[in-house]
Amino acid sequence: MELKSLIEVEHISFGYTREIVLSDVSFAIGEGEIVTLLGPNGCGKSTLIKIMLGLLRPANGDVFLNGRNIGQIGSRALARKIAYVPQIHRSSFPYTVMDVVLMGRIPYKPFFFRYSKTDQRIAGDALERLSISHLADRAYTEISGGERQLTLIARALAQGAKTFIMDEPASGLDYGNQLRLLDQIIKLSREGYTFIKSTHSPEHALWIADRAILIKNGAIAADGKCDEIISSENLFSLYNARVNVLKLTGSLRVCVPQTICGCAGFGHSPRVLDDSDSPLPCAVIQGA
Ligand SMILES: Nc1ncnc2c1ncn2[C@@H]1O[C@H](COP(=O)(O)OP(=O)(O)OP(=O)(O)O)[C@@H](O)[C@H]1O
Repeated sequence: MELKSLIEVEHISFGYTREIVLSDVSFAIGEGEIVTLLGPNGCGKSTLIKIMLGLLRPANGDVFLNGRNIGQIGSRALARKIAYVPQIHRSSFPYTVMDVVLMGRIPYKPFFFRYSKTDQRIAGDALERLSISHLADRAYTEISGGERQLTLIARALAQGAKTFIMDEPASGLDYGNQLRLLDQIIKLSREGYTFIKSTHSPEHALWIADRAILIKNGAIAADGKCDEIISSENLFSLYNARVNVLKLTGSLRVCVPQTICGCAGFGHSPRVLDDSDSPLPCAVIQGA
């Protein structure tokens, strides 16, 4: 089924200086999609995200939200449509976690305002959804990087926008919180939310995303279904790392390095496990 285009990125080129960072980048995102941007450090993911949010102006090209050029949408109106979870966020003022989450309600407020009971309830629900209600009264400057990341995701939820653009949202989260975040993304996507997120974990894309856009040297190297384009060849081309993409029973895929420190990795020769493989309790491997 053809998805209705929500965001269209058309022929974007950009450079901070004369050096080109993004070159003729085009794609469209459908409503309800989970799209992952993958690519090596410095390839231009954050820059592309900032252009999609209207925070940077491209040298060439345009970004459209529901057919309207985002340059013509006011920041408050845009914030009701798109929530941004940045890669790193510091605050020098010791707002409480609850204050930071309540800031998500500002796009709905007049110039002078007080938060209403409804705002408090929405912010409280967002904290609860991310399992961080216990942090509500803590100073944002005095919680861990991972807790700050969860707070920003709660703020994005409180913002009420149905599209999330997230720059490496799992970075800094412990393993359990990474999995809970992926779980939340899936649940929200089933409720009609759209996600565009960058990550350095191809597995996170394989586990939850519908689609991946691979970026190399500021240009799109591949764009398609994760199962089809997150392959050994493409990962080698992106990261110069030899990795096998293995399919476990069911549809789950995992990435396994071919070698670690010169030792042959498990993924070197995919095969069906037998009893002698007991240290690897991970079911039947079918080969990618
Ligand atoms: N404010 C800036 N001024 C000048 N150059 C910048 C600026 N921000 C980023 N760059 C450069 O633009 C290029 C793309 O950076 P960007 O942050 O978009 O990459 P990225 O793919 O998000 O990287 P990472 O995965 O490491 O976060 C890099 O070469 C970077 O050094």
